Amino acid sequence: MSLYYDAARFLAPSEAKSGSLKSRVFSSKELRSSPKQVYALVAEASKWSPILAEVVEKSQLLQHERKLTPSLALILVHDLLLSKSGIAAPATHPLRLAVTRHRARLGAELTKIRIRRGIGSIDELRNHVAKVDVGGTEGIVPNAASPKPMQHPRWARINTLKSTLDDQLQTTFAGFEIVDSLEQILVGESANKILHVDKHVPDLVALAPGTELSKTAAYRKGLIIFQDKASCFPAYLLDAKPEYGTCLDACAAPGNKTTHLAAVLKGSDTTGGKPRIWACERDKVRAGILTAMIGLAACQDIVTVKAGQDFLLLNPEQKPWSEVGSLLLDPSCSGGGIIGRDDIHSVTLPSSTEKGHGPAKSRKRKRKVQTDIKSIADKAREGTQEVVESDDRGDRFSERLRALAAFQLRILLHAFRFPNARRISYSTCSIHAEENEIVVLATLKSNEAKQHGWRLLGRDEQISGMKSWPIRGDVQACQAGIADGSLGAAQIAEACIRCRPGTEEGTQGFFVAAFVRNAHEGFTHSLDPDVYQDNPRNVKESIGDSVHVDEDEEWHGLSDSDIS
Ligand SMILES: C[S@@+](CC[C@H](N)C(=O)[O-])C[C@H]1O[C@@H](n2cnc3c(N)ncnc32)[C@H](O)[C@@H]1O
Repeated sequence: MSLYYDAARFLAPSEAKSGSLKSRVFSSKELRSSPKQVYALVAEASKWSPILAEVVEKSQLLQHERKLTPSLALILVHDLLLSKSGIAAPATHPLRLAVTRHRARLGAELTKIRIRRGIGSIDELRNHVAKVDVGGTEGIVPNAASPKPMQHPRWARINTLKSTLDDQLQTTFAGFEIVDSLEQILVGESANKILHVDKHVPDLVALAPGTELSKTAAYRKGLIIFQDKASCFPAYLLDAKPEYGTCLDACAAPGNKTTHLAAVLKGSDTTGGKPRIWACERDKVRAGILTAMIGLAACQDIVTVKAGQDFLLLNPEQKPWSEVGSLLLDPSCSGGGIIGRDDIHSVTLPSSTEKGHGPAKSRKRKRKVQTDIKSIADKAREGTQEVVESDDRGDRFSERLRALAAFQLRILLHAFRFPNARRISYSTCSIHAEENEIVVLATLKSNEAKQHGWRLLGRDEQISGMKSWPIRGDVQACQAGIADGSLGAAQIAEACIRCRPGTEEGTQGFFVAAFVRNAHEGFTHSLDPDVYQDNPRNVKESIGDSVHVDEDEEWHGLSDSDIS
């Protein structure tokens, strides 16, 4: 059984995976089973993960078996349905029983997926997934809409503080063929010299995954920056302008979004004023990387790093924070959408929230989501510190998600208190609704949102590339969080932006939403200055006093006027 626990650890989302899977497995001192076996199982299960994640979600295995985590479920279901020797555990072992008692349902879901893809037999499906190995080692996954294996492109953002797209097309990418569709990159040879100019985010290009640019002068001098497309959404969606006031990146290291924000801000400056960004980073070591990145991207005249600064301890009422007009919030998250960057294939983990199946189950889900909203708000009120690492066993994964969501909610509610702020973007690289739509719903329901006039930025109001981005929020999660119906939920889901990992969009898993506060709706509130004495206890108490969630389970949701 230790094999499954050992293997699950390497599939579990974690923010700071470094080194290849092979080196991480073989150098691990904590393994109780053979590293060779663990490596083989993780590599194989990760290849199957987009399919198995769907099987696990559709069968609602995680809702029935509370002791299973998403990664443990993925590995066990892999062996149950696909390994010739089945699950390597005694027939009565609780972990084995937790999946074998759902064998029929799990098998049926796998068959449905196969038939939907027009694949005749399980062996054909095996061949199809095996093809995933062709063409490289980075993030290649099969896709529901297309039987061809997909690659994860290499995205490069042109740093417009130092260069322009045209300059780069004529120099660094002079020998590249420009292709019209992203698909040509996704299914082409991994080393092809082809380039696609992105249709959503300005100054971003997609390249074949095997494109080697790290030795080019453009990369070394910071003229191009490797940044996944999804990770460019927050600064672009925030659409900050120098005339709104200064910008604050609350959780900034290593600095991809900070440097992007600097480029966007500088590009939008029509007044010749001096755009300014405060980049806050609690971890001093990571703040060092942030400073280096800012130097390389040549935005040290725009960005001031606050190294070792906890965003939650800033007093919004005091200068210079009282002058902040736009905030970019990209707090720590479970990282459940991150595409493998090494020899591990893109891992898609099943979501632990229920998908609606008929009215009874959707009522159950509604209750669960409302309980989640209440519980993360309670945790935020208690001032729970984020739980960053866990070994992803037992119920700890969902506990960790709840703790992270509470921390993310605190970050958002703190941002709402900046008296002159008018725009906020909130993002995570997680695919879990608990950290995304559910946090947004809890935020909208807070006293802070109502008191200070914050609302979601509707899809129609978003900057063009974000308005036209087709993947929106999880409407079921929004519906479940709003007791009285679908209209408000649909609008909230439309305002939210999601990216799916390992699909034809070529992105990692990601979530972003923006909040706005119209001038006539706010800028008049005042906080008790005694509350903010750079003292964690005071901050905790202040949040405790102000986050309000109805105790009553029958929450009747947001009215349209709350969100429009
Ligand atoms: C998801 S990462 C940010 C990634 C970054 N935005 C980028 O694009 O490169 C979250 C960062 O927030 C930092 N962080 C977490 N809590 C914080 C807090 N309360 N105040 C400031 N920084 C915090 C973490 O140390 C971590 O570096």
